[in-house]
Parts: sequence; C-alpha cells; structure tokens
Amino acid sequence: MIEVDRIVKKYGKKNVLDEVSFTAEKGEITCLIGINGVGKSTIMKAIMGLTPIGSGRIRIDDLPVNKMAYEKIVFIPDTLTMPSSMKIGEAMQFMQDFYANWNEKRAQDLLAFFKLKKEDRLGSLSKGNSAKANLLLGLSLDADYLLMDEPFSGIDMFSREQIAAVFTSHLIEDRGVLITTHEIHDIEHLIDKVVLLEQGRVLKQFYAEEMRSKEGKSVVDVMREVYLA
Ligand SMILES: Nc1ncnc2c1ncn2[C@@H]1O[C@H](COP(=O)(O)OP(=O)(O)OP(=O)(O)O)[C@@H](O)[C@H]1O
Repeated sequence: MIEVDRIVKKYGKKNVLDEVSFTAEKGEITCLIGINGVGKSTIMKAIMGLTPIGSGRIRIDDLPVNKMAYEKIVFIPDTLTMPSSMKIGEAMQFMQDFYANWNEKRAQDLLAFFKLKKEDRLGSLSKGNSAKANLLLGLSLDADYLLMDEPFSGIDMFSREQIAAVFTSHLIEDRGVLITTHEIHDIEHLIDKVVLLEQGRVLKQFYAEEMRSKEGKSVVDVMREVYLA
C-alpha cells in the first residue's frame, strides 16, 4: 500500500498541498481527480521523492520511502524520455539491459496488444502511439506500483480505449495503480478508488463501486455534488 499521510508542500508562501492523506492499495486503481493546478503532479513527485515535502509522511508497504522503496514503484511520465532517434525495439533493449526487473514476456505481450512495431522510431510516433510506447516501457518493469500522470490526456478516442483496456487486463496483474486525471468520463468504469482534490486538499475519497451500489451515484454525480456545492 502507498500511504500518503498529511503531506504539506509549499512553493514560497503558497500552500500547494495542505495535509493531503490517502492510500493506494495493491490490486486497485486509485485515481486522483482535480482541475489543473490542484496539486496532482506535485503529489506524484512527492511520492517519487522528486520534490521535498514540508511535513507529513509517505510510506510504501509500511516502510518509509527510500531507495529500496523506489524499486517497488514505476513512474510513467506523459512524454517519452528516450531519445527520439531510437527505435521502439532499441528502447526495449536499452530498458532490458539497464533494469534487472525488466519483464521481456510482458513487453512482447504489450507490443502485440498495442500493435506497435519495433522498427518504428520514437520520434515518428503519433501522440497516441507515443503514449502506448511509454506505457509499454513502464509496464514491462516488474514493480508493485505504477504511477501515471494524465495517461489519457490529448489522446484520440481509439487509443484511449486501447489504453483503458490494458488497465483491466492481465498485463496490470495485481499491481497497485495510481493515476491522475481531470477527465473522468472514459475511465470511470476502470477506477476502484477516487480521491477528489481541490486547491491542495482532499475533498472526498470513496470507492466508485460502493458509491454506485449503496448511494446509486456515479463518480461524475459525486463530483458535481462536491465541486458545485
Ligand atoms: N516549481 C514550482 N514552483 C512554483 N509553483 C509551482 C511549481 N510547480 C507547481 N507549482 C504550483 O503548484 C500548484 C500545483 O501544481 P501541480 O502541477 O501539482 O498541479 P496539477 O493538479 O498536476 O495540474 P495539471 O493538471 O495542470 O498538471 C499550481 O498552482 C502550480 O502553479
């Protein structure tokens, strides 16, 4: 479990995260939802140790975040980080050489699933295929938790559907997934837990299925209630 406990982050005098607490469990998809600027990316960076926090704590499987903990997490950015001149196959080979936890079988499965071609250069890929290549490279690492910042942003409908299908497939296995988004419609049916954010604070967190079955409300219904109140 990733446990974010009352974390506070300031940029200058501005409180960007104000006692944010939530958990993301293994085997579940947890979604941080909020409009631009509420602090979603800052939370991701804090979990990855890429930005220091003022107070609060972050634990992964009951251990404080340290170098070992980072071997449990993969952060999949929204842009390709490999040189654009590299072919997909070369990028896969690079990852295999560099990371001990590269899972070649899963990488091949993802290549087929996304219908990507090894000989295509990263720089020549469409936005949708770049996102898929990014996912391929990240998901092929055997890590217990996957963090993805806006994996569906700016991607065409068919690519979004294909990417969404990965989340419900065996390719995710029983890993914990934490994603951020400001567009919920396409992915509402995939999400287990929802964390609604506003101006650096958690307004509400709930399980989507429980909300549907007990209160008959969709995630969008709850968002309307919370944000338009
Ligand atoms: N390096 C920085 N210096 C100063 N302020 C920053 C810095 N990074 C982020 N901020 C501010 O912190 C707040 C939260 O930013 P963050 O990027 O976490 O939001 P977000 O919810 O991920 O937004 P988006 O959906 O646009 O990515 C914003 O007001 C942003 O302007």
